[in-house]
Amino acid sequence: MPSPSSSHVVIFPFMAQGHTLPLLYLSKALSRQQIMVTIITTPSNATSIAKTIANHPKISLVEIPFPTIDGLPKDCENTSQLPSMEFHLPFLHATKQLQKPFEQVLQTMLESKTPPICVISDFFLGWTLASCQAFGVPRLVFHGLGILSMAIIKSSWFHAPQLESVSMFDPLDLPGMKLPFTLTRADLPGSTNLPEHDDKFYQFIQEVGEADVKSWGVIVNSFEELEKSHIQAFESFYINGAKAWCLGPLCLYEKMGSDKSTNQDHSCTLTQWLTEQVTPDSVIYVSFGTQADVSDSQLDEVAFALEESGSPFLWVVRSKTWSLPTGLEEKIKNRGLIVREWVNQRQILSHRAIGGFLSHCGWNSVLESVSAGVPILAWPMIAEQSLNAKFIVDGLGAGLSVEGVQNQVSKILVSRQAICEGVEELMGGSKGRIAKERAQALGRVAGRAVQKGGSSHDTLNKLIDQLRVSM
Ligand SMILES: O=c1ccn([C@@H]2O[C@H](COP(=O)(O)OP(=O)(O)O[C@H]3O[C@H](CO)[C@@H](O)[C@H](O)[C@H]3O)[C@@H](O)[C@H]2O)c(=O)[nH]1
Repeated sequence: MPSPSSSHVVIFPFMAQGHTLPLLYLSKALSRQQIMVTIITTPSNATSIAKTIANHPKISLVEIPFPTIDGLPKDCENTSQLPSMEFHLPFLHATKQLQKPFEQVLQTMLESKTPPICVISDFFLGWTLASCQAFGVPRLVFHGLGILSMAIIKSSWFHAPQLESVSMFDPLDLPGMKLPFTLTRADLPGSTNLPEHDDKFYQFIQEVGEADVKSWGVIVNSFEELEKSHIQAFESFYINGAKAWCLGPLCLYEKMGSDKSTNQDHSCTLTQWLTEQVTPDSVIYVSFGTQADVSDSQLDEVAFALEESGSPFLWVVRSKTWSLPTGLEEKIKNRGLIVREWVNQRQILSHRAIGGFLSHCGWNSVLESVSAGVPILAWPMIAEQSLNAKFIVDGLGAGLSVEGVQNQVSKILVSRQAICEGVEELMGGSKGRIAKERAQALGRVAGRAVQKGGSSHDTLNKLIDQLRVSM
C-alpha cells in the first residue's frame, strides 16, 4: 500500500465556476491529509485556479490546451465566458477533444514514482471513464449536485416512458423514492422532462450518463445528515456497486478569508459596507449564480422590488447590458449596493449583517447558505434548481419561495410585487423567522459534518483508505 505522503489524486473539473469551486475545496481537504493533488485544466482556467491554490504546495496544476472549434467564440474556456446558454452544447462537445492530451498526462503520471490512486472527473467529462479504464485507474465522478436531485433526475430518466402519460402539473410518483415534497413533471430539468431522442443535448447527457453509472464511485457535495434517506435510491442506478461518498459541504473545507482569488480591495469595501449596516440580519444578499440568463426587464422588476421592500440589499448582477432604471439610483443609494464583479459569496453570506439570500438555488449557493445559517428566498431558473428550491423550502423548511415562479416550464416575467412580498416575508415575517431558525440549525449540523469525527470527515478518510487498498 502506498504511504500517505506518496498518495496522489488527479482532479479534472468541468470548466464552470459551480463545478470547479467545490473540487478546489476538495483538493485542499485532500492536501491537508498529506495527499498530493494534481488538477488538470486548460490555460485560462489554470490562471484563476493558481491564485486559489497558491499556499498549498501539495496541489499542482497541469495545463492542457482548449481546442478551437467552429461555433464557439475564441478564447472561451469557461462557461462563464459564453455569450449565452446557446453556446453550452458546443462547449460541452469541445471538451471531448481534451481526451488525447489528458491521456498523455495520465500516461506520464503512471510512469512516475507517484502514480495516481484515482481520477476524480466531472460528470460532463464522461469520456474520462474510457481513458481511466484503459490505464487501470479508478474514476470517481463528480456532478456538483445534491443526492436527492440526482436521484430524481436518474429515476425520471429511467422511468421516462411511464411518466409521459402523467400530466405536467399532477403529482409524480417515482418508484423506490420517498420524496420530501410534491414533485411534478414541470419541476424536472428540461433534458429530463419530455426527452426528445433526436435532441442533441439529450444525446450528450445520455452519453455522459452511460459513463457515469459505470464509474468506480461518486463524490457528492452533500452531507449524510441532509440527504441520507436518498443515498440508497441514488446508488441503485450504478451498475458496479459504486458508492456515493458524501464529503460536503465542501465549501467548509476552505478556511474563511484564505481565498485570495477575489479582488481583495473590493472584498474589503463590501465587508466594510456590510459592517456599516449596523442591524444584524438586516441585509438581503441577491445573486442568480453563474449560468442562468436573466433578461434586463426581469432585472428591472428585481430592482423595483428591492427598492419597495425597504430592506438593505447587496446584489451581484452579471448582465453586461442592464442598467438601473431611471430614478432608482437616488432612492436606493443609502441602502442598496449593486456589484458587477466577482465577489467572495461565502464571506458575504457569513457576515452578521446578512439575514437572507434571494437565490436561483444552484446547489453550491444552497449549501453555502445553509452552512452560514442563512434562509433562502428561492427563485429557481434552470437545470435542477426547481428541485433544490423545493427541497430547501418544502423539504427542509429553511427557505420561502418567490410566488409566481411556478416551475421551469412557464417562463413568465416574475412581478416586482411577488418579489417584494417574498423579500418582506423572508426578512421580517413570521414564516421568514421560522425559516431562519431552521437554516441556523442546519448550519450547525453542516459545520459538525466536516469536523474531525463528523460524517463527511470520516467518509473522506474511509475513501482514501479504500483507494489506497485497491492500488
Ligand atoms: O460573484 C460570485 C458569483 C458566484 N460565486 C460562487 O460561484 C458558485 C456558483 O455556484 P451555484 O450557486 O451552484 O450556481 P451556478 O454556477 O449558476 O450553478 C450551476 O452549477 C450548479 C452545481 O452543479 C447547479 O446546481 C446549477 O443548477 C447550475 O446552474 C458558488 O460557489 C458561489 O459562491 C462567487 O463566489 N462569487
